[in-house]
Amino acid sequence: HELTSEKRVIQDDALWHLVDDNKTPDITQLIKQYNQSSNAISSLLGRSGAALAKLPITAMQAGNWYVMPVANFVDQGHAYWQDELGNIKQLADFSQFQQPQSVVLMHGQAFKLTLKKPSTGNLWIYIKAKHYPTPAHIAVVPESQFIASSFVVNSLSIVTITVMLMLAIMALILFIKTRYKVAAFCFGYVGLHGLGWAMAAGLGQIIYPMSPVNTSYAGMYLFPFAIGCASYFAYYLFNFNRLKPIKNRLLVYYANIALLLGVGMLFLPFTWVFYLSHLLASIWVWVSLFVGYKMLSLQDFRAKYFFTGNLVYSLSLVYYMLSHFTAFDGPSPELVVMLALSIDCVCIVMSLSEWLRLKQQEFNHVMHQSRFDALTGVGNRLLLNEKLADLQNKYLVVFIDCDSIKQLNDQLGHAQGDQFLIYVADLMQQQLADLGQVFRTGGDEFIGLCEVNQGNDLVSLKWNIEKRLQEINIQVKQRWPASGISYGIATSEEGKSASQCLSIADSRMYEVKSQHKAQATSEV
Ligand SMILES: Nc1nc2c(ncn2[C@@H]2O[C@H](COP(=O)(O)OP(=O)(O)OP(=O)(O)O)[C@@H](O)[C@H]2O)c(=O)[nH]1
Repeated sequence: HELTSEKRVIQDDALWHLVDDNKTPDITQLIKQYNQSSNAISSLLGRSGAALAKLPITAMQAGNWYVMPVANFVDQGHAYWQDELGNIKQLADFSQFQQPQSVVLMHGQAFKLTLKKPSTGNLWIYIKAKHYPTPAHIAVVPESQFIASSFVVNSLSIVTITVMLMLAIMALILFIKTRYKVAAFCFGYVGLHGLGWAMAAGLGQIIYPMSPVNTSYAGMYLFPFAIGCASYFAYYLFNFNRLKPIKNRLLVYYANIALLLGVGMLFLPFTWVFYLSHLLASIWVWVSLFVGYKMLSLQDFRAKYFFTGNLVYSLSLVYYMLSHFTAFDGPSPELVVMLALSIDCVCIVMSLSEWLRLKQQEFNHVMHQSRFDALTGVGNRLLLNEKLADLQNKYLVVFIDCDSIKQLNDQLGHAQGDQFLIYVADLMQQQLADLGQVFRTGGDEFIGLCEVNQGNDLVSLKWNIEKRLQEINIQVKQRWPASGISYGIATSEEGKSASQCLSIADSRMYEVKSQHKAQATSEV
């Protein structure tokens, strides 16, 4: 392999010799043993264990290159240089438990190859892993290219992981504040994916190089729990928990299977873990797209985010699988999936915010329904009680009862009686708008509540209100001459409490009503 100023990728076909990995290897011995051997296996893909590769290298000029054994998971990695004379010296130890030689995320463990003069020799690479999920190829990159590409890969990895973890923290805060399960599962969905990818990308090794276990495997173990949370999240997002039919529990069954498998996987060999996690993910892709599509067709407003996010993620998985089966040689498949996943996480948190918006709307609706009268739109007794409890200044209350509505109902019909009540309520709201508020407390009973403010005192307020009530009475009588309103006013200075004021106003209203009745009888 001639090293030039171009990147060189040495495919894993017929590159690796599987070697005995039971004991700590003496690699110099291994190198001597395999120096003449030509029985390399076709590929490391899907295997596990230790393997040795011999790369005959020629460099026409001196230079610095970075060698990247791309194998996704590496427990042990050693590189040796054998010069033309057959002398062997160790070049690098890029094992998982070593301080990384260079910070490259996304399984990009790399070491530097410095050739001080034009050289020919053999580069020997020994790797050991629990599973090789990709064709374990070796890339040799000139230093300048390596620096540029590791800057891009590291930056994108850090940004996407940060986005996912920040979104997870947002969801956690929402859960702490609201106690809604959907927010808790959103936290699990986004957070476990973010954490899993951070580990898979090698961040665990960089942050905690002394870890007794290889943290890059951790992502695969976290994955089933992330899928379990995702499935529960969809279940609560679309409020399937409120619907009865059994099929709506499918998401719960899937979530529980994923969570159980997650626990079971802790006791399985890593190859199993790898395949089971990918199986769960493949099924989840279809489940999520199906649920998203179904909800979209039902015009559920949350579905557009859920569906879009999962579609982007699914497409990235197709890209990932195509590049893994080497049918299509796309660059950085893991990075593409991680970028897509961070977009998915943004969409997921947006669908959560839509869910919370709906909850807020429902809450506002219930609040309104419980405090406002459906017929007239004015406040009801519950709202009146709340306002009475909140009073700070002097105030007055007006007790209003409509006259002869029974008769109006009997003669003109109930609908006309309703119109009458609506008309009276509207008039009172208009007339008292700048002074206070009106409440419907019974069939044809209303209460007005006016608080003294900087612009008026109790006397002027009472005078003002009386004038306006008379005006209301005149206007009502213009449309329904046999009806009208009777009212009584009481101020906070007349009673010790609001209820005492109300009963004073009530009895004053009855006096007025009696007069109205007497007047009506004499007119007859
Ligand atoms: N159309 C209509 N009538 C109602 C409504 N709520 C209560 N009423 C009627 O209002 C009347 C209230 O009773 P009263 O206060 O004794 O009736 P009234 O004819 O106004 O008698 P006075 O108050 O003594 O003048 C009842 O006949 C109820 O049917 C309503 O929402 N719509």
